[in-house]
Formats: sequence, C-alpha cells, structure tokens
Amino acid sequence: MAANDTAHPYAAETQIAIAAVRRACVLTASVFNKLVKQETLTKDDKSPVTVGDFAAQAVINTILDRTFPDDPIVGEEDATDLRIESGRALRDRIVELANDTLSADLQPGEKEEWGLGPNHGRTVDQLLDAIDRGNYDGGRTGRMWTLDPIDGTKGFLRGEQYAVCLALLVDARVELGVIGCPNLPVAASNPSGPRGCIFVAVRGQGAYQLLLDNPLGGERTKLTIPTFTAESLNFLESVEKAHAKLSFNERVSQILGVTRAPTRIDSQAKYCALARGDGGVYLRMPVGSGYKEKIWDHAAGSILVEEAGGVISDGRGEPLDFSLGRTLGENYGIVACGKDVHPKVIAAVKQAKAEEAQSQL
Ligand SMILES: Nc1ncnc2c1ncn2[C@@H]1O[C@H](COP(=O)(O)O)[C@@H](OP(=O)(O)O)[C@H]1O
Ligand SMILES: [Mg+2]
Ligand SMILES: [Mg+2]
Ligand SMILES: [Mg+2]
Repeated sequence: MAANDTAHPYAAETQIAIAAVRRACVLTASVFNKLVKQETLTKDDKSPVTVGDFAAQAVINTILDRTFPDDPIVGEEDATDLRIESGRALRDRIVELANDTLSADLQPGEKEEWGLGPNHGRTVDQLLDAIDRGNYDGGRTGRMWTLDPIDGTKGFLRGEQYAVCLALLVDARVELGVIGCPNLPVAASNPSGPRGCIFVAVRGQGAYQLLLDNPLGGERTKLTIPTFTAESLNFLESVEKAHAKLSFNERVSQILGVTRAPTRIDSQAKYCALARGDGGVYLRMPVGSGYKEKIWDHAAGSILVEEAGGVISDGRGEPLDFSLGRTLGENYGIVACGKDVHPKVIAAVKQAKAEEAQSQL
C-alpha cells in the first residue's frame, strides 16, 4: 500500500479516507475535553450518541460527498433529532465543530479540491444533509462506504478507547478500511507513551499503522499478526457486558488452554490491537438479545485483520456477509485471529456451545 502512489488501486480513495478520518479524530478528541452533559442524547435503543458522533459523521460525509459524489454511504447516525426545535442547541454545536474541522489548514498530502481548508465552511442545511447521506440501506452490488463516526461511544465517554471507522465496499466485499484511534498508544509496549494512530488496509496491499499526527506524510509500519503459543495467547474482548457474552469467552479460552487474562478494549481498536499482535483472538459472541451486528462495526476491522494475515469469520467459521443491508443478518458472533489459531478457536466455540446446550436440557 502506498498512499501517495496513484498507480495502486484505490489510491485516491485511501488518501481521502485517511484525511477524512484524521480530521474526524481531531474533532472528537477536541470535543471530549469540552463535552458537557447536554451534548449527549440517548437513542431509541438506549445507546448514547454525542455531538462528537454527529459532527464526525458530518465531516466525513461532507468530504466523501465532494470527492465521490456518486457513492452511497451507510452511516450509523442520522440527523432526525437535530432537525427538530429541541435539537437546536445540539445542532448549533455540531455545525460549529464540523465547520472548524473542515476549514482547518491543509496538512501534508491533503488537497483543497477535497473541499478542505480555510473558507470551506458549510451551511447548517448542507451539514445536516451530509449526516443524512449516511441513510443508504446497503446491499449486494456496487460501491458503498460504511461509516461509524465514533465506534465505542461508551469508551469515548469514559475517556478510554474509541475509533473512527470508515470502509469502502465494492459488490459487498470490503476493499479499503481506515480506523482512527486517537487514544490508542502508538506502541502497546509503551502504554504511557505517545497516543494516536490510524490503521489502514487495502485489499491485496497489506495493513499499516500510521501516526495520527501526520498520516499522509509520516512514517508507516506494516502489520502482521504474529504466531502465538497457548502461553502467549490472549483474548481481546468488549468492555461492555451487554455487547458480548464474556462468560462464553472465558470457557472458550479455558478449552484452548489460555492462561493470560483477557484484554478488554472498546471499539474496533480491538481489530487494530489484533492486527499488530497486542492480542491473539477477538471473540464476540451474542448475548442472546436478538441484536444484529451492524456492518459499520466490522467492515474496516475485517479487512485490517485479513490484510495483516489473519482470518475473520462468524462463530461457525462462515465468512461475514456484508451484502444483507445495514446489518450482518442473524448474529452468529465474530471470531478474528491468526490463520493458525482460527480452526482451534472455531472448534473450541463449537465445544462450548455444545456444553451450553447440554446444560440447558
Ligand atoms: N447488544 C449488542 N450486542 C452487540 N453489539 C452491540 C449491542 N448493542 C450495541 N452494540 C454495538 O457495540 C458497539 C461497540 O462495541 P464494543 O463493545 O466492541 O466497543 C456499539 O458501537 P457504537 O459505540 O458505535 O454505537 C454498538 O453498535
Ligand atoms: Mg452508537
Ligand atoms: Mg460502533
Ligand atoms: Mg458509533
């Protein structure tokens, strides 16, 4: 992968996606320091959404609308709550944040023709419409982007890990994934060291870690999932118990003979940690609430894992299906890990499921 080399497939998309994700990360990091209680809403499914989520989606969709006007976008958020009178304060704040971000000075590698830089503010209506560009239903054919403007909103609100996640799909196959992690240490071996990374993967071109400060002009590190032994293997899992069945993970790791404690991280930062070898297995089994996984929660992470040499599947070992619309369909869970470990994890999941069924008789 070479972001500056236009000879590579998706070179322009990659550069633009990295620039868009970086700007959204700068925005969310700045919001966190100033976030006040009234700047968070509770959605119908009881999950939180902040001015940061809306403004980040406004920024990224505005850039994609300018650079790839024909591409539909499947984005997590929509502007319905911002168009009504009670949403006025939230809307004003989002417009201010989005415009500050879009009109910030150009960085190395960015182009003014992407609609960025001083004098590139947008109107309120343009920004609300940009948020609603994310209303596409998804599907089997054609190009589409999928965006999670803040993945791990609960982690974001706790000041822990979250990620800005953008992926390009063509005929339901992920071709490009970009994940920005403002709070993630650049090196897991130095957790109190510098923070802020962008992860990027392009189909057939590898997976890379860039520095959030200067992703288009700075250094890049190629990522490869290492080989683990039973002693060195550890699980990556959600912090939120409502998002994944953590007791099931405990049983699966027992079956595999894992001795290390699991690492709990919010958001698709788990996929990033996996791709660079901070952890060996990402297991996310459904809690049994009937919740369907959303494509924006896994698209970017899935290509990162694959391009780092790993495998991602559902809990049965079947590939994830991004062709079904905004969700991945019936929820069989997610298993992501190195190629060598994958069959063992699938077998352990099968065994743990059989035990569970037996105990319910
Ligand atoms: N019952 C559930 N089961 C699985 N995932 C859920 C869920 N309820 C919400 N989520 C998703 O879990 C994501 C966070 O995952 P994690 O626990 O790995 O950090 C949320 O993303 P957002 O924070 O973007 O809404 C949300 O989409
Ligand atoms: Mg959400
Ligand atoms: Mg999410
Ligand atoms: Mg989100």
